[in-house]
Amino acid sequence: MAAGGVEVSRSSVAIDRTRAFNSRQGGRDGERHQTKRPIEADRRRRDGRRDSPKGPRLVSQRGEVREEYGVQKRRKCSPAGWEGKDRMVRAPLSEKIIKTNQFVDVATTRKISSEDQVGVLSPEHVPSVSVLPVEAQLDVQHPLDDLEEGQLEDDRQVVQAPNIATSKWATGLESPKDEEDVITDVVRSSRWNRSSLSPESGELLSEASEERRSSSSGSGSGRPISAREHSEHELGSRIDMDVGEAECSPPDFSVSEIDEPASPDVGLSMLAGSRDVNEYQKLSKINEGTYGIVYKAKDRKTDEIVALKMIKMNMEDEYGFPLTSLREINILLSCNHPSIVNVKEVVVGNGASVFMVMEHLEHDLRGVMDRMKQPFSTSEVKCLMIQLLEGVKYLHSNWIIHRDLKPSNLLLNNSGELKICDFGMARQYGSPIKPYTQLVVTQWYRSPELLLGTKVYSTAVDMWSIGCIMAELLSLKPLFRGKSQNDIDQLQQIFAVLGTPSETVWPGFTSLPGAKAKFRKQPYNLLRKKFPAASFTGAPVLSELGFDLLNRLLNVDPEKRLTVDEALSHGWFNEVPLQKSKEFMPTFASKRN
Ligand SMILES: Nc1ncnc2c1ncn2[C@@H]1O[C@H](COP(=O)(O)OP(=O)(O)OP(=O)(O)O)[C@@H](O)[C@H]1O
Repeated sequence: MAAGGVEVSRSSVAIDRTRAFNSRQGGRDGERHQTKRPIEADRRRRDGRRDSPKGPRLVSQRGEVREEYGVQKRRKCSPAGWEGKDRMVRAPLSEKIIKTNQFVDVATTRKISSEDQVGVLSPEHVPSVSVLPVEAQLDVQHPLDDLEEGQLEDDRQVVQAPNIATSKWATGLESPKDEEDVITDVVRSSRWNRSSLSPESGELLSEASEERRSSSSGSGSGRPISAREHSEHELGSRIDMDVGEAECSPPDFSVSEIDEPASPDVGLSMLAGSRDVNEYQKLSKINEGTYGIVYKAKDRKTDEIVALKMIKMNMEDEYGFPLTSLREINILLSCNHPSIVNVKEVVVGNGASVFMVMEHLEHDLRGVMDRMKQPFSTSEVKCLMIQLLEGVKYLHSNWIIHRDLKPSNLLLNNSGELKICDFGMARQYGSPIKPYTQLVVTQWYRSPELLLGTKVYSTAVDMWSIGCIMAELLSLKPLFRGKSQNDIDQLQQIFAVLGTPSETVWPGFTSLPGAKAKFRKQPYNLLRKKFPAASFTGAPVLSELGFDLLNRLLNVDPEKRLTVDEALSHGWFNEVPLQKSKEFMPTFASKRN
């Protein structure tokens, strides 16, 4: 959309949205379902596109829907300043918005009262930055205002968003080298005692570094896959993630017991003040991923059971400390939502090892689904989906794209609570403004636009993954199981079910780099066959509304794909059977100790 296409109405939507967010923060019952449409949705409406079916939100007899997600827990250090006062009203950037003068539209059309103050803030507003009075801020011109459409195509024309320029990390970045210098400064000067975290530390990772990390395990087509994922792909069947869990219960959580890396130069000053890992007693190894080894442990003082993720140091990296981990820690320490895993603190080991201390959940959805004989019931799927969507809503509202949503990154406890983990690929979007790496999202959950090599993408990539997860919750099987590291095969699998897109179905499709491949023509959407309304074949049964939600989440065109707000207000969640209350969710025997 041309820059001139956004105007007062968008501003008011942003402000309304702000109010809705603030109301939710206040925790009034049911308000999460009355959220104003996000900007993107508003744009769609004005474009005459069909909205998701809506209806009055019913409240479960068991009161689940009334849960106050807005109630804030103890506030942690928040570099994003999400609850900040006296700040500029801004709306999240979307793939479209980054080409426009969104900020100015919002900022200049209305002066805000304290009532209007934002719950959703741009990541550039870090607490450490002295904040201008609101009126002064409203006059600030966003550098993107002068950015023409198409400029983003050029990697060299990266425009630094104002946060970098105005933050305490500001050094007048001009080149990738400068960015790397800043990373060093950030790593060296930051502390993880929750006093001075900054999202920029993660953001400043140059694209080159990011790509390097993303492809570090040799995956040319996606996020580096872990040994487990690799096996899943290779063997064509999933391996229960708990299988590899090691029995180990030594009395001490001495880092020498674990495969601790030699001391890299990671600028350890950032850890000054952090507690020692020996405050925790190691109980068992839960899992090993690409970026860390996760242990179950016990707080020696409180007996609380926690999960410790040991950050794998990257010895090939100039800084030793993986910046994906820095990003993960920063984002997770900033997040505060019941559907996002809670990071309590960061502790250090004897050498240079660093551990993230998280709340412990007994399972992840991958492990659970691998052990289930029967799929989740409709009301159970609704319970899980709503929790997932609420968590993602929180992220997207706070400018964060997770970029790796999949069942193994969704933790589940025996109280029916679902929590999103693994923020190694997450990033706050909008800063710096430039095309993001395409090497994100594990292949089976990766959206068509990513698979086709789009350079600019947004929150819709998470929504696609959510569609894949919903299908999997209903059937226990991954919906699109492309061959390992084969984007074309993954796309073929998608198109075989949803139909091969055309320029009519997905405007812009043919200009994507990967669209030149010869895909088998499949003119129909066959998704309904996989999820019929009534089944004699054992296929998962899905009502008309349920199918509508799934089909819209899996829209190949990211512009038409449901936003998280649209998904949350979809009529399926109001239809009987209503979502099951968490306390009635099934429990699962733990394979972990
Ligand atoms: N807080 C937690 N409580 C219990 N188990 C956890 C917790 N966090 C992570 N896990 C387990 O450890 C696994 C790996 O964690 P995580 O995804 O954070 O590591 P990773 O190295 O980033 O993995 P990946 O290779 O998927 O990127 C998860 O799939 C989950 O099974």
